[in-house]
Amino acid sequence: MIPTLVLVGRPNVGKSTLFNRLTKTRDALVADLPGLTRDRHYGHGRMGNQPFLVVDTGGFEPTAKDGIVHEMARQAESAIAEADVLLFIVDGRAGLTPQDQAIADRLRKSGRPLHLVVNKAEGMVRAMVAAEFHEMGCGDPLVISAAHGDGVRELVELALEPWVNKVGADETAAAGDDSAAVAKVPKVAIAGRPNVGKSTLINTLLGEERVIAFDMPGTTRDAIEVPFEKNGKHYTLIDTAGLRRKGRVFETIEKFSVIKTLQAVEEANVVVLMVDASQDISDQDAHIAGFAIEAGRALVLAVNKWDAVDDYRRERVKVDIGRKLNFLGFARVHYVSALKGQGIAGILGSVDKAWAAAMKKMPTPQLTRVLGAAVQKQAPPRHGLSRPKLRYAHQGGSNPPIIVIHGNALDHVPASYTRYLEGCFMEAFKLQGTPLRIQYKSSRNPFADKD
Ligand SMILES: Nc1nc2c(ncn2[C@@H]2O[C@H](COP(=O)(O)OP(=O)(O)OP(=O)(O)O)[C@@H](O)[C@H]2O)c(=O)[nH]1
Ligand SMILES: Nc1nc2c(ncn2[C@@H]2O[C@H](COP(=O)(O)OP(=O)(O)OP(=O)(O)O)[C@@H](O)[C@H]2O)c(=O)[nH]1
Repeated sequence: MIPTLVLVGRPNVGKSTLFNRLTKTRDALVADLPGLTRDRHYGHGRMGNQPFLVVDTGGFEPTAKDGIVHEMARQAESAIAEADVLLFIVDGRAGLTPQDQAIADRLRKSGRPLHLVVNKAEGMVRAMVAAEFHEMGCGDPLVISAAHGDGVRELVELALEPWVNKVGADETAAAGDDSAAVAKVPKVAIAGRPNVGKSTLINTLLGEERVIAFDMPGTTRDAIEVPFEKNGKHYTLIDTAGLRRKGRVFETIEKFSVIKTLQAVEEANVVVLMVDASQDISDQDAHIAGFAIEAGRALVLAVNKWDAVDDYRRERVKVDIGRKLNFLGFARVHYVSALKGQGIAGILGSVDKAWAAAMKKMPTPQLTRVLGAAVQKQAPPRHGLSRPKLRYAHQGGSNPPIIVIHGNALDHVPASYTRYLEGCFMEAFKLQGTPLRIQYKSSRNPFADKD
């Protein structure tokens, strides 16, 4: 399961600055999609081949009793409880405050692995800064500057140490899997905000079907995988909230958890994003969708409770989706009723197609041909005196498909042109259902691109 780093600290210590730094590398992979707004509190990070989640709890006031601050504290509490690693940020310039001490006590009680991070320490003597904060009893302080990036890499390495050896093993397994990829059983996550009908869909999917094996969730910290079979095809359902079998039906044993949802999305090959037709599309729907795209997951959109809405509402929902989730243009949409079992076969059909698209093999000659045709139809715009030269393309990965384009002066290809190319590749290779990543690799020779 993907590790989650949770940033905690009083207001103004630099949590957002650190959050941005930790999530920046991953963001850079996603061509900026119109309409996609990022959640400022939940993000992806990556160190080498190890992905991780970062959660910024905002200003944490453990003593607040009511109001918005209390609500934030409540959310922070649940993030703390679910953290794999807590990063407790303090301000090296302000020095130790009583509020820091109160937070430290609270964090130690959680029993989660904890690292004390002293921020804003650029230009300061590390040993001296560390000495002051040692007395907090949170172990050796890590001295960093989030604004300048000093010590951030070491911080992440230390925080992720328990996962790093495991990564090596996972990676070999993943590389080995690749050849038999399409035969592999897809992992499917059903994601969506509270009350959209996820449990109902799971029950409709699993209820009467043969569940091949089902482990009772002993430790809820690990992803629970439920293998099932439908119409002779095998799938593995990644649970987002801790499923428990109660008689013939499944029920979720935990309330909605953003972190569990995001972990399941990361773990899955295909995400079924569920929204509620009786409600307008919300920021939270858009954030979950955006997160799935950043993770590169294949995606199917299920608009649920279609039975409960009239024609007027149906039209309105379609317009709303087109407007607020327009960056999901690559995904197939199904209007369904999880409760009545209507449209469910369609969802699985699209899961199959999205998975096949996500694992598509694209040979270099074909890719290069499609690239050539695309450039011939519309050349990339000039940048200053040079025009980017796109020479050939090869496939750099699957789920999501990564297309690596080689050439010269590729640093200045605009995002709009990248989206144009994405469209060309999508169409040529029939990649509907999966996002696509394009990466550019410029040749080093500065004279090669004169034209
Ligand atoms: N000198 C210095 N300033 C920093 C550093 N990191 C953050 N800051 C500054 O500290 C201030 C607060 O940073 P934020 O990242 O907004 O802090 P925060 O903890 O997210 O604050 P809240 O959103 O109020 O919880 C900003 O003015 C930052 O520019 C650093 O490494 N060095
Ligand atoms: N009319 C109608 N109601 C539905 C449908 N699917 C689910 N519901 C109802 O919506 C409510 C929420 O359904 P759940 O399946 O519990 O939703 P959930 O997304 O699992 O909710 P959380 O566990 O809170 O995340 C229940 O009252 C369901 O009966 C549907 O297709 N049509």
